[in-house]
Amino acid sequence: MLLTLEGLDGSGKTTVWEALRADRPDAVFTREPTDSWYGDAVYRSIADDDADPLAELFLYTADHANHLSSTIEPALEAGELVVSDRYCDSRYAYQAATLADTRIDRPLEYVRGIHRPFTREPDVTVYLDLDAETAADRAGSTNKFERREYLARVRANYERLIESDPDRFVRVDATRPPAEVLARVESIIDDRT
Ligand SMILES: Nc1ncnc2c1ncn2[C@@H]1O[C@H](COP(=O)(O)OP(=O)(O)OP(=O)(O)O)[C@@H](O)[C@H]1O
Ligand SMILES: Cc1cn([C@H]2C[C@H](O)[C@@H](COP(=O)(O)O)O2)c(=O)[nH]c1=O
Repeated sequence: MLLTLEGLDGSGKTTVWEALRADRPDAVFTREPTDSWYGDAVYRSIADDDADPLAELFLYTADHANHLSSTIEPALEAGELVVSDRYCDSRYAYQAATLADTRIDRPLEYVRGIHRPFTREPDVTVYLDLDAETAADRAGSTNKFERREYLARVRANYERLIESDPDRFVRVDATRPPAEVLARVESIIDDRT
């Protein structure tokens, strides 16, 4: 089973992912951007305030393609529970926001369309729901994505994704204390495995 953790920067994904990893030694824990050289290229782009948004989309997508073939698909074929901190929905929500002011029409549909022929959809996606202001405060605004106005647009894109696929997404209130958020995610996994 493939479970993904999604949400704005600062919503608590990594906090949950690390706690789950400590509790479930048999599962496979992975993340995007990955720690491969493709992921290194993505992080170079994140650090560049002037990066071309279309080029950046394809860097993230290359990292995802390699993540699928090197980690996700082999683990799923071996019957493992796979937990990924960010996955394709991050691209749909974030890159649709960065592409909004370009010549690309309907960027969310465009980014989804690029993935459709090759990606493997998650079985369940936990969405850690947090307002953009709290998210930017928690994340510390250390990169170009962690700004309140941008995160508000990303959040609106996540809402569109949830609306289009309500059976896959499970919304968790990320304003609750960390132990409560973790307990909720644990119960979602227990219900589905
Ligand atoms: N439920 C929570 N309530 C309050 N603070 C939290 C909660 N969960 C995490 N935090 C704090 O918020 C900050 C960001 O958490 P974390 O790194 O887990 O978020 P993230 O979603 O992985 O962010 P990013 O996408 O930027 O990596 C950390 O300081 C963390 O301790
Ligand atoms: C996978 C992915 C990530 N991003 C953005 C979101 C964050 O601001 C950074 C790095 O992610 P992290 O979880 O904070 O380490 O990259 C993105 O815009 N698109 C994506 O597909």
